[in-house]
Amino acid sequence: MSSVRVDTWDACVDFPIFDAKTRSIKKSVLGRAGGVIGANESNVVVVEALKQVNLHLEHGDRIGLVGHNGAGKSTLLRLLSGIYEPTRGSCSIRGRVAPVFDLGVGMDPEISGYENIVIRGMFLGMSRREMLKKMDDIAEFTELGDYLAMPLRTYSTGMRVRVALGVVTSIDPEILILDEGIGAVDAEFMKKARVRLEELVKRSGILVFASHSNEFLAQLCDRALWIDHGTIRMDGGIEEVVHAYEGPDAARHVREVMAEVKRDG
Ligand SMILES: Nc1ncnc2c1ncn2[C@@H]1O[C@H](COP(=O)(O)OP(=O)(O)OP(=O)(O)O)[C@@H](O)[C@H]1O
Repeated sequence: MSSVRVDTWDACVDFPIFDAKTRSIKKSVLGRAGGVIGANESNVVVVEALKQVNLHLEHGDRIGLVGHNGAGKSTLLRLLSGIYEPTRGSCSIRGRVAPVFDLGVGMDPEISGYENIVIRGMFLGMSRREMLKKMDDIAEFTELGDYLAMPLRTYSTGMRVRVALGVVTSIDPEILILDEGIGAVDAEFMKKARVRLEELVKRSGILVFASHSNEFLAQLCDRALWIDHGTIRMDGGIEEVVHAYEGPDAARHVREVMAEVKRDG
């Protein structure tokens, strides 16, 4: 387990935009939202989503990402998952990664909940046999009963999220990469899911989590990165980073949530 690591060295991710209206983009633009728009050496318009990111994560790191819309958080998660290769610089990932971006990915509406549980688990790197072993536990967690034998297309959105959360929280990743989008279930179920999510985070070696919810960040992470126009603007404790990014009220809220988490053990 101790060899689990993620490193990036001066990693950049550019998205070339071949159909952009070049004439209306005169020079590099730094807007309030989104990454820097520039041009590459072939004069093609590019969005510089990440610029020279140096990040070194090891076993036990629980990192939350904060930052404005289009700052580069999702792009960084995809880089750390090995989904994107850096355009320049390098990235090395040692350990089994479970990227959890869109809870619906890997689900088939025409097959049953049971079958979807197996498929979704395999999508996250588990074997069929491992998933069958976990089936009773996942089925009980979802509280969907006989619905699990019905095709997924007969489920409501919240029922689908229950299936997806059941699978995600039953796997054993070494590196867990979470994007938000896990908030679509009713409050009662979310309470239950949160406990399993916390257990999952404890079992995994490294967690990287992007969220606009400071409450969630404070519950799951102990360090934060402020991503700003594709760069790491600040790296520190959650309270300190949220204070710099959002101000004293948000930081106080983080402190309260962290105290609560500590109290509840
Ligand atoms: N597939 C893509 N093609 C072109 N540009 C992209 C692509 N994905 C992201 N971008 C651009 O990269 C920049 C960073 O986007 P990213 O999705 O990483 O931001 P984010 O911090 O996750 O934002 P949000 O909080 O709004 O989800 C943005 O300017 C976005 O327009």
